[in-house]
Amino acid sequence: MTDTPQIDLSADDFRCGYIAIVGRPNVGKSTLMNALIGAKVSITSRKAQTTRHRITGIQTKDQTQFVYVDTPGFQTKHSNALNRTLNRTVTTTLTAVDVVLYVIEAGMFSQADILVLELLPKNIPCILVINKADHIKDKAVLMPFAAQVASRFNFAAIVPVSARQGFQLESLEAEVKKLLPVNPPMFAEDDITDKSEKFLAAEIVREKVFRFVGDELPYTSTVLVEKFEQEGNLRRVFIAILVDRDGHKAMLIGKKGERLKEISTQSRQDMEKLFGGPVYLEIWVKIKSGWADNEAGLRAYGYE
Ligand SMILES: Nc1nc2c(ncn2[C@@H]2O[C@H](COP(=O)(O)OP(=O)(O)OP(=O)(O)O)[C@@H](O)[C@H]2O)c(=O)[nH]1
Repeated sequence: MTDTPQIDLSADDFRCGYIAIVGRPNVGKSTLMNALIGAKVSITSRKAQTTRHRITGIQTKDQTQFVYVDTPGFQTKHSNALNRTLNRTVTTTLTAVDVVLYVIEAGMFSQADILVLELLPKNIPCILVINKADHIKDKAVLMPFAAQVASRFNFAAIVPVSARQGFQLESLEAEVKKLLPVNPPMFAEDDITDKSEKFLAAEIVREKVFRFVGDELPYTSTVLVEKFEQEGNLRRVFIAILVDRDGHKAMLIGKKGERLKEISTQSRQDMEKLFGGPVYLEIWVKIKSGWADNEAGLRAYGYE
């Protein structure tokens, strides 16, 4: 058997595809994704945003590119929010991926898990991932538990793992790999990953800005990290959103500053999750009229 560490991106048998990680809150989805992609935690780059998915992580190894994507709707903390509209979003997202990882907690199968299970697509391979297997001392009890859950859905594979301890993650990856289509890689190995935290901070804010005011705000607006400091585990991030006009500024700030507050809060929460520590975030909206046409101005902002 040949097992070269070198990745040949042009190999004929290269596999690449989208993977969604779904499950009720608290089953360990984020922990699992972080464990699967290792240190290469990453979010979308400008290029990746042009795809129909929000990419949360990419791992390129073993002649395979695993592209993990977000599934809005499943992220909700409240199961009652899984209403019909939301279900439609979920269903659409899930039919556009190649593999779904349905995550549950070892020894626990609740109504909330069933709600998510009912949304699983029938025409796409779904893997039953039984996380937190480290909680179960007697692994023999996992078998009947797995069988009970598997009787409700036709899973392509069943893999008990411990995201926290890194137990059986290779087995899970091997199962995923088998189900991914033979495709050349969509992204260069380091296209999305290995970005600096400063870059990622700007990407997070950019994403929130577009989520909240996407269609209304012209593309000329931009997000700049003016200062990024780290002191121990704490990051202090100072960001300026540059817009062309007063009207755009008002749009971003919203009534009584509500919109900007929401953008800030959500951005900070995402950064804390991504960087694994507390974040102090300040966002200012500034008018820099004509900045995009002004070469000297661009240089000052590092856009050489
Ligand atoms: N013992 C154990 N705990 C785990 C494991 N994986 C995750 N956890 C813990 O479970 C809790 C929830 O993990 P998250 O990764 O935040 O879960 P999530 O599904 O992303 O949660 P939401 O963001 O609320 O949907 C955290 O306290 C984790 O440390 C595991 O394999 N074993």
